[in-house]
Amino acid sequence: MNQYDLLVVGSGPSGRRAAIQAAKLGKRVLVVEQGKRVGGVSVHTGTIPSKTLRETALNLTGWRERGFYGRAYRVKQEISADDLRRRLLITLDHEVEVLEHQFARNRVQHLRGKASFIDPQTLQIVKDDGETIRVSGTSILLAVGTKPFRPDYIPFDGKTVLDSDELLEIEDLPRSLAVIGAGVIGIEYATIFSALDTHVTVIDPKATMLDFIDKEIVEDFTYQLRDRNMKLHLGQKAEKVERTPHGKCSITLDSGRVIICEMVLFAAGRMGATDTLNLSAAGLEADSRGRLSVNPETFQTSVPNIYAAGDVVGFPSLASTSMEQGRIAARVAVGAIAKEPPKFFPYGIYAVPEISTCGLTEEEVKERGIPYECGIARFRETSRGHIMGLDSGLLKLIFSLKTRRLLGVHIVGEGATELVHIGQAVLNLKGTVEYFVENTFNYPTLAEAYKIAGLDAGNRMGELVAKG
Ligand SMILES: Cc1cc2nc3c(=O)[nH]c(=O)nc-3n(C[C@H](O)[C@H](O)[C@H](O)COP(=O)(O)OP(=O)(O)OC[C@H]3O[C@@H](n4cnc5c(N)ncnc54)[C@H](O)[C@@H]3O)c2cc1C
Ligand SMILES: NC(=O)c1ccc[n+]([C@@H]2O[C@H](COP(=O)([O-])OP(=O)(O)OC[C@H]3O[C@@H](n4cnc5c(N)ncnc54)[C@H](O)[C@@H]3O)[C@@H](O)[C@H]2O)c1
Repeated sequence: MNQYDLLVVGSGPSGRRAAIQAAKLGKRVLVVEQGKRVGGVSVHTGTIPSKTLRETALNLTGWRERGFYGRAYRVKQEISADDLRRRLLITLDHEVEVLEHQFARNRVQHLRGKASFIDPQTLQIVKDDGETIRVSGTSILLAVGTKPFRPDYIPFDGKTVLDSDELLEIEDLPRSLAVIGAGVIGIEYATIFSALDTHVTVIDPKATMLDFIDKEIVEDFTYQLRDRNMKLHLGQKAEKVERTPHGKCSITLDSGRVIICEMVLFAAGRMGATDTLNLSAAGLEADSRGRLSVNPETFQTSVPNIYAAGDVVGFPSLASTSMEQGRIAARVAVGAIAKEPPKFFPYGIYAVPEISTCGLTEEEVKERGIPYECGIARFRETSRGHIMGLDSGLLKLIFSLKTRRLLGVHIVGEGATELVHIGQAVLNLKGTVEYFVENTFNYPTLAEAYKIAGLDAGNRMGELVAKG
C-alpha cells in the first residue's frame, strides 16, 4: 500500500521532527531521502560536521589552554586532515544510528531515493538502481533544505577551490586559506582554520559582516580576529579566481589587490534544493534562490495539502528553528493543535570565539525609539574566567528603562552558545533587571557574568529612576 497520511521529502532537522511528530499522533508516515544515509545537510555536511571539526581543532591545538601557556602551545604538534576526520566519522555514525532508531521505534518508514511531483498528492521516487515507484500522501512536507551556491565564475575543482560540503573531504590542511563570503558559514570555517594556525583571509563585497548581530559584539569579535592576524578584506569583491601554475590559487579583488593562497573556500550563500522537484506539476513555484514561500504560522504553501519547512523556506535557516517548523507543519497537516513558538529564539555562531544572541540588538532598540540601558560584563572579571585563563569574552544585556524588562542578550566568548539560554528564558518569561540583581548564581561560573551585567545596568537604571 503506497498511500500515506504524510509524505516527507528530506530527513534533515525539519523532516525528521515532522515525521516523528506525525507518527506520535498515530499517522502513517514515509520519509524519502536521496542521500546515502538519513540526517540531511545538518548531519552530513552542515551543523554537526562543522561543530565536530571545531571541537576537534580546539582540543588538538590546545586552544582553550593558550591563555595560560601562550600562543605557541599545542596538544598535538602536527595536526592532519585525518586527525580532524576521525572524530567526525564517529560522531556522524552515532547521529545516524540515533536517528534510524528513532524512526524505527516510532514506525516511521524511510526510503532512499529522489522524489519529484507527479501531481499535488503523488510523488515519483527514483531509487539508486533506477527503479521508480509512486507514493501518495494526504499531505506532503517539503523538507529538502539547500545546497551551496556555486556560480559559474568560480573554478571549483573539489581540491583547491571548494564549497563548504567539499571542505570536509580535504586531504591536507592548507597553510593559507582565502574564504569568499563573510556569512555565518564563511566566518565559522575561517576562524576554525585560523585556530589551526592556517593563515586566513576573508573577502566579502559587503563593508560589514554579521549585520544581524549587535554591533558592539561584532566589533569585539573583529578585534580578536585581527589580533590573531586574520586578514579581513570587507567591501571588496573577488572578481577572478584562478589556479596558478605552482599549484596555488590567485584571487583578484575589484580593488586591484591580488591574494595568493593554497586553498579557496567559496561560501557565499545557499540555494533551496527545489530544482529537481518538478514543482510545476504540483502548482508550485520557487523564487530565484530556489526557496518556497509559506504561511509563517502553518508552513502551508499556496497548495493547501503541501507544506514546506526548514532552510527551503529561508530565514533563519537554522537546524534549531527548522526542527520546530517541521513539528508545527506536521501538527497542522494532520489536524492537531499547533501553538506558535515563543517570540525569541537564540542564534549561535560557532566561530572561534563563539557568538550568541537572543532578542533585540542595541541598533534595533534605538530604531524603535525605546529608552534603554545596557549592562556589560567581561569574562575576565569573573573568577571562572580567571580559572580558565580567559582574557576575552563579553556579555551584554539590554533593558527597557520604562518596563525594566530584558530586551536582548548578546555574548561573544567561550560558552556563549550555552550561556545565551539563561537570557532567552528571562526574555520569553518577560523578566526584568531585578531577576539578575536579586538571584544568586553558582560561583565560580561564567553565568555569573549575567549577575555582573545585571548589576551594572541596574546601578545606572536605579539612579535614573531616583532622579526621575
Ligand atoms: C556548514 C554549515 C554549518 C551549519 N551550522 C549550523 C549550526 O551550528 N546551528 C544551526 O542551527 N544550524 C546550522 N546550519 C544550518 C542547518 O544545517 C540547517 O538549518 C538545517 O540542516 C536545515 O534543515 P532542513 O530540515 O531544511 O534539511 P537539510 O538538513 O537541509 O536536509 C535536507 C535533506 O533533503 C534531501 N533532499 C533534497 N531534495 C530531495 C529530493 N528531491 N528527494 C529526496 N530527498 C531530498 C537532501 O538530500 C537532504 O538530506 C549549518 C549549515 C551549514 C551548511
Ligand atoms: N551557526 C549557525 O547557526 C550556522 C552556521 C552556518 C550556517 N548557518 C546557516 O546557513 C545559511 C547559509 O550561510 P552562508 O554563510 O552561506 O550564507 P549567508 O547568506 O549568511 O552569507 C553569505 C555571505 O556571502 C556574501 N556574498 C554574497 N554573494 C557573494 C559573492 N558573489 N561573492 C562573495 N561574497 C558574496 C554576502 O555578502 C554574505 O556576507 C545561513 O542562513 C545560516 O543561517 C547557520
